[in-house]
Amino acid sequence: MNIKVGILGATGNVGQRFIQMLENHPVFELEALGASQRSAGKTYKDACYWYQTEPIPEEIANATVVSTDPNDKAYEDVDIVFSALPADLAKTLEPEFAKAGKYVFSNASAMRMESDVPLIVPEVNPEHFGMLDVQKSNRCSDGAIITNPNCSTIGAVISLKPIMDKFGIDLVNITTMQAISGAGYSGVPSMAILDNMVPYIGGEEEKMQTEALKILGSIDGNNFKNGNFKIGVSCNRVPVIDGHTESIFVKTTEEATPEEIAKVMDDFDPLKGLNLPSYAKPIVLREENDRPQPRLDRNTGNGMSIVVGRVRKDPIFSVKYTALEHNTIRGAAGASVLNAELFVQKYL
Ligand SMILES: NC(=O)C1=CN([C@@H]2O[C@H](COP(=O)(O)OP(=O)(O)OC[C@H]3O[C@@H](n4cnc5c(N)ncnc54)[C@H](OP(=O)(O)O)[C@@H]3O)[C@@H](O)[C@H]2O)C=CC1
Ligand SMILES: N[C@@H](CC(=O)OP(=O)(O)O)C(=O)O
Repeated sequence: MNIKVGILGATGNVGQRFIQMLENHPVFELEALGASQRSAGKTYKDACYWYQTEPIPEEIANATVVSTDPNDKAYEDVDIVFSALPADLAKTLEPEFAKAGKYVFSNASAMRMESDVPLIVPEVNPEHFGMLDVQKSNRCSDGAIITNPNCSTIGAVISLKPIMDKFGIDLVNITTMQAISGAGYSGVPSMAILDNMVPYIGGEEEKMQTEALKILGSIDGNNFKNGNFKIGVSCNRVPVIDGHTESIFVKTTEEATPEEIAKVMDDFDPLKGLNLPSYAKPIVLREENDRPQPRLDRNTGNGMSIVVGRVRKDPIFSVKYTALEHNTIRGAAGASVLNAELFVQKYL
């Protein structure tokens, strides 16, 4: 089965990652490259400043960029759009695409916490796709919006899920060290970040705290119900190009040794049998004392695995460990594409 798809924000940092994830995809056929009026009408290679190390796929380089108007003819045969739009635009445009009958798989933060919009990590809460019927009925639309979380939230919830399922979780405390690509190409000036770190990322701590509780929660009737634990987060920007590192402290409900925690993380592989094209083992454990590191480990599982190391006892919490995710692959475009692959296989 081939499904025609489009990208909104195709010329941006995350849009480029979408193009890479969708190149030679066995199910999704890329049909529409949407961007601003500055870019629409130009060839992709002229409209976009390509930041990736691999060249622009040939068939994309000379394709014409279109607008992000859902009535644009380019979207006529498209069933799914992947959104890498700035959040303020996503807030108005994503509902318009859903209204036009499209399934919108969004990276943007705008709709994540809406009461009828699922915020999904396929390995963690696929049952939240169940909320789509409620959303369609609330919004009288044939299409729907499905979001994936903030890049730092993803690494946290994937690593917490097997611990929660086996031992329960009471408290979580996280300190992040986030790459500059998370803020976009011109988001952090080099003068601000070289020879430096910045102990603030606007809105990030609040997003991680609320999103983690939604994802690790359940569905109660027509509502989402938050997970039953407390979480506090502290976010920092560090001079790394790609790869968010997190230092995670967990107090479990039942006692657990670091070895037991490491084992449940290593065994965690819930979608293994489905053969989803972008799926990789969700957690890859490293035994060395000095791993994971962003430069060495971010491409593990083609950038789709969370790399966990230094699982050890903590005298205040139960256990602490370090987790790393590729923020623009697993934390953004890859997360959306995997959501769509699971949706098409199991829920469409
Ligand atoms: N899941 C996650 O945690 C992550 C999410 N993100 C989110 O993904 C989104 C994109 O981020 P990023 O790729 O870094 O951003 P960029 O600034 O690199 O790209 C923005 C894209 O949106 C397009 N765009 C801008 N203005 C308009 C407009 N008025 N109308 C139509 N299109 C427009 C741009 O087109 P043009 O080139 O023509 O200007 C470009 O394609 C953001 O919402 C960001 O927060 C990002 C990283 C990780
Ligand atoms: N704020 C994240 C990236 C991002 O865009 O997150 P969100 O999609 O939640 O706005 C970072 O800077 O690393």
